[in-house]
Amino acid sequence: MLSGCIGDDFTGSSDLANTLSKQGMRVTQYCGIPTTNADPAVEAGVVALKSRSIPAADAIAQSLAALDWLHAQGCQQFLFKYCSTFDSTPDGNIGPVADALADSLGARKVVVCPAFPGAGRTLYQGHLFVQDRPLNESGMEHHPLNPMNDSDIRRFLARQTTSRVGHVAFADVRRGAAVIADALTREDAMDARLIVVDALSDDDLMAIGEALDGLPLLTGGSGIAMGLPRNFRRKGLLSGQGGTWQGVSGKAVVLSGSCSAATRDQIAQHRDAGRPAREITADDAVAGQVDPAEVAAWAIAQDALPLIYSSADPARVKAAQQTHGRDRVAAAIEALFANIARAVVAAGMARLIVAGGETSGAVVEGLGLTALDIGPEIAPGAPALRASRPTGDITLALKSGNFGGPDFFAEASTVLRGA
Ligand SMILES: Nc1ncnc2c1ncn2[C@@H]1O[C@H](COP(=O)(O)OP(=O)(O)OP(=O)(O)O)[C@@H](O)[C@H]1O
Ligand SMILES: O=C(O)[C@@H](O)C(=O)CO
Repeated sequence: MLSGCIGDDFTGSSDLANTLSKQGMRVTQYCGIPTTNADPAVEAGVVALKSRSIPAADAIAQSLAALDWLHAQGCQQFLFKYCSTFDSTPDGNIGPVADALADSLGARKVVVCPAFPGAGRTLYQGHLFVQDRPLNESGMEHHPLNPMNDSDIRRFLARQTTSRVGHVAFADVRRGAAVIADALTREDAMDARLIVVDALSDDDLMAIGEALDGLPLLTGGSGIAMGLPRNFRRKGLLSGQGGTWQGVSGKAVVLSGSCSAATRDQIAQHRDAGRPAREITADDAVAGQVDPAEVAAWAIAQDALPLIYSSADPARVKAAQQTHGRDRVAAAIEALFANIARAVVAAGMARLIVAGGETSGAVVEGLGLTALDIGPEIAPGAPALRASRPTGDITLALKSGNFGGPDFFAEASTVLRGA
């Protein structure tokens, strides 16, 4: 294994796995920290954690344990993947985890670059944009778990870290890999360890990737990985053999706990197309009034693609959180989706489309999946996945909240079936 990656949620990890796979690496996504060694054919291993919204001390402990395992697999370079909208709170977890990984590796010049231009996330003068809006006006200010109220990533990160935060601005980035490498050395000489790097396009990310060749640790969204496979290829370290992903033909279901704007549009499109949809309210989830087996029976009885969702608009989310408490309602809904996932698979569903990072983590953990093979891309940042199971393989799409076009659910259902 050459590239050792730690993702702070499950959808983000599949986004990163997709990028590395498209750039020609043989990738496996691990669900949590594996207890056995990796297949020696794997060139990039992505350990998916559910550490984005947990206490910082727990996120650090899990990330360091993942780092140990990746180290033991022989990795030469390590990548900490977080969200392209920098989802975190002033207490963490991005800064504390990046600091802990850097301490453990003795790493300096640690790049911080959430940019993902393919999904509309760009970083300019240290400020993060989603399409044409600054992060704090993009809808992310309403996120149920980590409302993002500051687009200045340098300022926001400085609240999470004891390290000095540096910056390589676009004026340097546009001049290519050698200038970027010099700028990182300049920031390092000024004692900045975490260095925010601007990026507006895939070309910028390729140049940044080239400048990062040989550095032990980098952090960012999936975009920061774009230029890395080329560094390994230049040294003749890649086999050039792709994976062996195949679709499955069983029935499909959509599970959505994501309250992001793109997911709510996808739900509206699904309903407008007259496809079956079943809403689970926060009140019913908290009261334990939903029977997963009954919901699964409803889903399996549908002819068209069924959708089971708790997704709600910001006003309803806020009301539910005020009534029940934010963590309690999230925990109840995630536990319910884990149980529904078990019930739908037991009922014979073989293709699962899951919307939302926390929701995906709950579903994958609920199903006890340990590793996922990476298949074709469904939409930018969202690949098809396949999990081996003794009782029959399943295919999955783990969609980040704000990814995918309006008809993502139907498109994913087709791709998961394969050729
Ligand atoms: N109706 C609701 N009321 C309150 N909270 C909800 C409701 N529905 C879902 N949630 C919670 O909101 C959170 C949504 O997070 P999740 O990561 O699944 O989606 P997302 O933030 O859109 O996705 P991503 O992190 O990939 O961008 C989950 O913890 C979920 O349990
Ligand atoms: O980077 C992103 O936007 C996604 O991969 C993600 O992490 C959303 O949960």
